[in-house]
Amino acid sequence: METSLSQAYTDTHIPPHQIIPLDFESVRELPESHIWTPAVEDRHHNEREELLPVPPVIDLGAPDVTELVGNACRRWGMFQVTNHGVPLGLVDDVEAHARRLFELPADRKLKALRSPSGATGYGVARISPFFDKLMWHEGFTIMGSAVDHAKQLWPHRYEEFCDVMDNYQKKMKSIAYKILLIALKALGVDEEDEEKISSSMLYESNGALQLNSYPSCPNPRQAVGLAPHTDTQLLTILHQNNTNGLQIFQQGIGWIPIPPIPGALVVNLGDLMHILSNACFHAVYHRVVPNDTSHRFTVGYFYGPPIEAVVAPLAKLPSPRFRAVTVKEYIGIKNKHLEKSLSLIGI
Ligand SMILES: C=C1C[C@]23C[C@H]1CC[C@H]2[C@@]12CCC[C@@](C)(C(=O)O1)[C@H]2[C@@H]3C(=O)O
Ligand SMILES: O=C(O)CCC(=O)C(=O)O
Ligand SMILES: [Fe+2]
Repeated sequence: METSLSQAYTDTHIPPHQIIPLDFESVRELPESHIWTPAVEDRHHNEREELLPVPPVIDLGAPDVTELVGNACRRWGMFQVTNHGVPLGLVDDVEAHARRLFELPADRKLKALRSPSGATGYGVARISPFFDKLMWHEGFTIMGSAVDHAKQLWPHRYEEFCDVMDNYQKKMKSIAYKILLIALKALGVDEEDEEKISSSMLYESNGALQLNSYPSCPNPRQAVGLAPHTDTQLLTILHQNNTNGLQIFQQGIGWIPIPPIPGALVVNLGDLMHILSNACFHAVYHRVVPNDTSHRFTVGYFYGPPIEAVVAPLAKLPSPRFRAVTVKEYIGIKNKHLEKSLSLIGI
């Protein structure tokens, strides 16, 4: 299980110089490589921000949780959850270890650089090659155990990091599964259907953990933290430290900030959920904008079926809009075509 998701990425080869993030500590101004022009409009909030509609915050223990989750998935493709059962101490530990990693000097972090055909380790975001300019961001990707890269960073003290990441992934996997079952129920999947789907893909899962760092930025209006994208897997569970930056795009409204709420986790739907739900639910288009005062850290858990599993619109939903794909095949399409991927498998 550990390596299987990373195997879906071995076909793309990215030269090492395109994987190395900027040494943010060493710069006082935006380098040309990081200036996005024209500066993206409407990125910092307009005065009408209080009037903007926002995705709901859902108490996972609420009696009408299925309806609440279903509505949020149809309307937004995103919501925040409270009462999720993940101990806050564990979330704090993960954040502290992410901070400790990114605060290492650049030459130490490069010891754990992602390899050209690899998926895990330190580096720029996977989607970077699709954009001319670089992002104000550095990431660290874990699939299964983090031990190999952690040893490169801390040859003598890697165990605590690995234990915390393992525990967090276990917790994330179980709440992601719970949320998936609620979402399926909201789609009208009953227990019998569930057995059919689950035998093929849903009880077995695959996950990845992504630590993200967005240092404070000398000229945030001309920089991009993480370029707009949808996530690929079924769903993502995101912890954000107390620093703003995440925004989602809504047709007819524009970019809407998703403020961090202490103790809450952000859930967003990815492309595979869009396919499975036959576009009843939406993969949410989102981005991160930097700021000039504080350092944003986030931890994302990406949850999906094993890479050999076939994903197709649920049989009970009328007129399928997508052809069936294996997870591996879809990741391959996305690695080549990014945003066009969903339309490429449309029927
Ligand atoms: C399991 C995943 C999900 C990945 C790829 C792989 C590990 C890292 C994830 C991210 C994290 C940052 C945004 C994104 C778009 C990226 O560039 O890397 C994500 C991507 C995806 O959702 O496709
Ligand atoms: O850091 C964030 O707020 C968003 C991260 C994200 O979109 C991702 O890791 O896919
Ligand atoms: Fe994302």
